[in-house]
Amino acid sequence: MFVKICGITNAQDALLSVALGADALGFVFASSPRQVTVDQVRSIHSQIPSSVMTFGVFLGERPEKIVEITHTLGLSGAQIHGNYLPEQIDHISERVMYTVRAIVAGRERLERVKSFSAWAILVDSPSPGSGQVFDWSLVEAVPERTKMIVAGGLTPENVKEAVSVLRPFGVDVSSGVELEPGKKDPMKLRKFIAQARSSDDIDSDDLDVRSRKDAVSDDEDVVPYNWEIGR
Ligand SMILES: O=C(O)c1ccccc1NCC(=O)[C@H](O)[C@H](O)COP(=O)(O)O
Repeated sequence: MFVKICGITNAQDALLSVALGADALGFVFASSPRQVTVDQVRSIHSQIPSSVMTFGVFLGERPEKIVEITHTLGLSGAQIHGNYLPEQIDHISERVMYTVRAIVAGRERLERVKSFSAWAILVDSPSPGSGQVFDWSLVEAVPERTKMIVAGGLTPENVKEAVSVLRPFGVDVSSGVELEPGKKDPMKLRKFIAQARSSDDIDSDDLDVRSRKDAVSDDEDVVPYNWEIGR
């Protein structure tokens, strides 16, 4: 189970997340109580092992700016929120590796993801970083063979159920592991990652849902790009 901890604002939280087993960290460059600057991320990033993926998080940002920041900092990729044209996505994907974020605004919009070849899509609630859980039944509209990362109101208490029901490639959390906006809670972090990982051996045959994990391609050469659905 791929686990991404989002809304990292300081080295202490970053290093603790890594020590507890996070696969990826997210830095929010959009306007937010968790907003960070390029200089802050440069300092944090220099302390993180290269085995950990790092994503800049952008909301409606110009593709050129996303590429600039991602490259300047040497981040693994970008998590993009907002409406982008496929050619804009292509522009970014030539330079960076990033996840795709899906704003759940309806089944028909989720189905649009079919026209993009994503590294992954991040299915989230309409209001990112808000801690709101979305209607999980919408996930049924996400195409097969899509690396799906689930976000939106996940907590140490509900992440196991989310994984059991949705069978995602990964999970993403921000406010659900915070003491206050911008500061992570070590106990919640520990429990969240443990709970997410404890779901790895669930037998999907026992569940009345298709196994997205099984549907994920092992082909890591797939050209990655980032896209958001909705808005
Ligand atoms: O965190 C924010 O305030 C934020 C602002 C603008 C764009 C994205 C933002 N956060 C993204 C995330 O933290 C997560 O990827 C995701 O939305 C999950 O958040 P949460 O529901 O708080 O776990």
